[in-house]
Amino acid sequence: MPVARPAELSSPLRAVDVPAATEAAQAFLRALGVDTSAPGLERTAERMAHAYAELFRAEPVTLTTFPNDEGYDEVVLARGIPFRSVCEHHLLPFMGVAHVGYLPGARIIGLSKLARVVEHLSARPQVQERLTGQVARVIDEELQPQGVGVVLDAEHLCMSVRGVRATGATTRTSAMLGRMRSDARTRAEFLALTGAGAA
Ligand SMILES: Nc1nc2c(ncn2[C@@H]2O[C@H](COP(=O)(O)OP(=O)(O)OP(=O)(O)O)[C@@H](O)[C@H]2O)c(=O)[nH]1
Ligand SMILES: [Zn+2]
Repeated sequence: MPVARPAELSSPLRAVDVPAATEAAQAFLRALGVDTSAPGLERTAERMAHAYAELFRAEPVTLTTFPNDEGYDEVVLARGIPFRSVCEHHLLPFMGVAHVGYLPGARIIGLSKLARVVEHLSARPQVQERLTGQVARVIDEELQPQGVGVVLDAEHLCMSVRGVRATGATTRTSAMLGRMRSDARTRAEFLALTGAGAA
């Protein structure tokens, strides 16, 4: 039976207007003192518009699930999923890896879908904490497993190339739902499998 799609899988962004974004980027660059007619920069504003449009382009995702016929009752973990998103404060990228796991109930999910959820929810202005929670909630709603665990480890360019310039510093966030949250053994097993260490 089809399950209602979680609201979070609908992108909050409106359609991209590339000409308007290009014009705005042109004005933005000029205001920053950049000569946009200099050789090599004539098309920079347009490239900026396309680059951000690409960062915000969310591919539709359908979370295919299958009956758990084997009765598999251990943690399933997709580890080291590379992702990139954009911080909503500075519109600079943050990127790293996601570890997404669940403890199956009646159904299992196509493994690629765990990475697709991360990719989909990354394609909007984000903060890492919200992205982490959204990934966990979408999988929980769609699959209704016994538990979900998500760990994100990311470098924020707004923190490494500007501002405090803490180059190499990474931020780790986690979201645990169901038995991954309430059952210490399951939680510890999940964290051990991710390599994120004990809780
Ligand atoms: N919690 C959280 N903070 C973030 C994330 N991405 C960026 N930030 C932070 O958002 C904060 C915005 O702080 P502000 O003081 O308004 O901005 P700012 O003057 O540019 O701050 P600095 O980066 O310290 O120079 C900064 O501390 C960023 O490091 C995120 O995903 N989660
Ligand atoms: Zn930022």
